[in-house]
Amino acid sequence: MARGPARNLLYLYSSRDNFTKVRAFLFPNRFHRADSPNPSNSHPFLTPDSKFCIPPQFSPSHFTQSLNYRCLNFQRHPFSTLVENGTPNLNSAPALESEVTEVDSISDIGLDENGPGNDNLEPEKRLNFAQIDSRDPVEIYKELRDASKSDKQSRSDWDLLIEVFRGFAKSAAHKFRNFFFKKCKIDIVKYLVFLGPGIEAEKFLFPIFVEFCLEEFPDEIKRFRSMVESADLTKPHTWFPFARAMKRKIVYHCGPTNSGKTYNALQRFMEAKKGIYCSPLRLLAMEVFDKVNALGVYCSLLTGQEKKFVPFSNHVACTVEMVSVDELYEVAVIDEIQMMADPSRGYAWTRALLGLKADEIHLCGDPSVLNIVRKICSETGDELVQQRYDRFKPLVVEAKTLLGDLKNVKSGDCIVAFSRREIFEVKLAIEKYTKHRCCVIYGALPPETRRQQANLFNDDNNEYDILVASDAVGMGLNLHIRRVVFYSLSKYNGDKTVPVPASQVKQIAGRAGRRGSRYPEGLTTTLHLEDLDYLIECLKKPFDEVKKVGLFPFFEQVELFAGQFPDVTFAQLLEKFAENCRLDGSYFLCHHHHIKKIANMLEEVQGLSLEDRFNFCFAPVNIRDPKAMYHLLRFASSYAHKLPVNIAMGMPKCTARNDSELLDLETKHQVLSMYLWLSNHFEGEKFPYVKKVEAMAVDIAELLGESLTKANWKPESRNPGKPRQQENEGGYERPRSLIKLYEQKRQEGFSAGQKLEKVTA
Ligand SMILES: Nc1ncnc2c1ncn2[C@@H]1O[C@H](COP(=O)(O)OP(=O)(O)OP(=O)(O)O)[C@@H](O)[C@H]1O
Ligand SMILES: [Mg+2]
Repeated sequence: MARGPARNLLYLYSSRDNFTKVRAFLFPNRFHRADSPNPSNSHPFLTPDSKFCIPPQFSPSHFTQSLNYRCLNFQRHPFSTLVENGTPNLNSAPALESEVTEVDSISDIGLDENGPGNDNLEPEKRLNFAQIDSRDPVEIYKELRDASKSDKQSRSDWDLLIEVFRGFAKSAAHKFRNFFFKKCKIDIVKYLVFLGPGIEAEKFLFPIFVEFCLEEFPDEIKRFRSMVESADLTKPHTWFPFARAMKRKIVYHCGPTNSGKTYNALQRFMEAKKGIYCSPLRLLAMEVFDKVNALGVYCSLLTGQEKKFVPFSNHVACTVEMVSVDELYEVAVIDEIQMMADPSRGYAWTRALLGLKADEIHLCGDPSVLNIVRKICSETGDELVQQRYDRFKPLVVEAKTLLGDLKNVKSGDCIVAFSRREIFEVKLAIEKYTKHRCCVIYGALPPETRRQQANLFNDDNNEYDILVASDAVGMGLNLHIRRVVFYSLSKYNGDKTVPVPASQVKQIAGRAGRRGSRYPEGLTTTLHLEDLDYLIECLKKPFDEVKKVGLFPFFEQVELFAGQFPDVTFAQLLEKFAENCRLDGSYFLCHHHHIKKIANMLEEVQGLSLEDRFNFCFAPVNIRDPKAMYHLLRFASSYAHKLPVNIAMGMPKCTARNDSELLDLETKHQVLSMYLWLSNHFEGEKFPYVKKVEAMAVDIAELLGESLTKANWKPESRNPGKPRQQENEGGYERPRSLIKLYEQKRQEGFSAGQKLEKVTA
């Protein structure tokens, strides 16, 4: 037998919860097995029973400091007794000296499924403790509580007991440990020592610990329980018991843009005795409202801003946020169902799908949410039927591109740009350097104006044969586009400039060659040759499967939660809700940055109930437009002071003569639209100027339409801080390809998350 040098070896006994971290610290690159390294070299090693053997140059403090643990257990064993033929033999190692650092703060617990367990305890020995194993935890707890002090234990039992508790420990458990140590009886200690650290001991201790906690922390537990319960967003399908009581049939119309999904769903809607159509946009709800009424099916319109009740109607076209989950329908249509995954608005689609009381629900959309809808249907018990669609007309990529020159536009082109500024730059350039005239469509325009511009473009009997638009053309409008040309394929997302996601590129490009237009096929290309590869890549890419869809609490859920936090602001309350809410794996909590921003602004308004605040926060307002925000604050103040909310806004006399007047018209319309929205979401009599505001909104939408047809000025920005494209007084400057620069920078090791403004011209 080889005798080692006469010195003690330091062993580190890691508890189960620390084990993985300690191991990672000691063996950052590889896992050392007990029998491989020699303990005399500078490497620590892991023993067969999960102790770590520490080389002499390390001290306990080294570990406790580096790992930020003060709960590690070190023991020294004589080296000589452990090494036989150069291999450590720990089984024969008696403890010579014990060095136990006091447990103070205990790191996060969590049962490591892979950690050392002791499932194979000898059954005959276990029998000796049968009466303890089966004892009622409540009884054990009471016995502990009533005992004056603990029985005397041997040092080695005591050490192992510490180890048992280390595996069990958590902040409240520290208190429990002290309580237990003070009061425990010898038989229980013996039993725990027998079990050793591991799952068995935890199973035994946990119910006693729970009893202890219930008695020791009753208020905290109550508070925590109700907080967790009130922020519980798990099992959202159970929120709609009436819909669950129905046998619903879900028909998923699945296919690309321009394939007849909505058309077919609307056929069923019109045949039904009672139906509802849920739209992603006001504009589309209006289109369906007009179309269905024109076909002789009486249909009402319901959006946040308008309620048009058509006498004798059993059908309604609404925006998805306005859908009623109380009414009973024969057929419901939820359009653009993939919007369930929208980070901000997804909750409205989820609510419609889960809550609609309809015998038949028709979902129209791309395949990205098909699997998650299938999963939801298996939870709700609804039958799911799928109908596949293909494009009516092929979509062809034009490889030539516009070669960076807008002079190459042709009649029927739709140039897609991703900012208002770019849209006007393109319009200006095209009208200056070619004989074409441009219509424009972007998100900040009222639906009526967008429609007017679409009609102008679709009408062959005028000179407006080019459309310049933002991604707002991706949904809804029936446009006779021959070719979709991407001016760029990157967009500012409110924080940084990023490539446009493939699904969006597909949806926009797919607008070309609509059925009903005179073009036999749809064409798509880019302004720059350098962007073409990205366009092709996007079109080829299959739809990413959505794994989670949006949820947002109802007011009642927020109200219940608010009971736990009487002294926090509404914005803080939302923050706390987001931190504490529980969600199932298929759902995410929708972004509420917009809501919090409004909540913070309204904080200074006294006299609003929680429900008022909640409702005001959903008002449609551009949070980046200070004028619009000012009006919202004013409306909320009047409402809180129980004063009639007036519009107090002058009407412009004529069309816009420059971009700042156009921006002003846009803002004015948004404020009017907000007033109408509020009048529909609060008591109507508090908003007595609805008729006047409706008339003003119609006039402004018309002025906007007229202004746009004349517009030939350089665009201004609502946000002067935002980076501008380089301007060239001499004429049209060929814009640079951001996608190309983005790719270049990425290849140079630039992180995709970094702001692209840095690389813009
Ligand atoms: N069977 C049909 N008969 C006549 N016109 C049809 C028919 N199917 C679809 N259309 C028309 O074709 C166009 C595209 O159809 P639809 O809007 O239903 O497509 P979609 O797949 O919903 O596309 P997206 O929602 O992406 O715009 C519409 O103008 C629609 O009225
Ligand atoms: Mg559709």
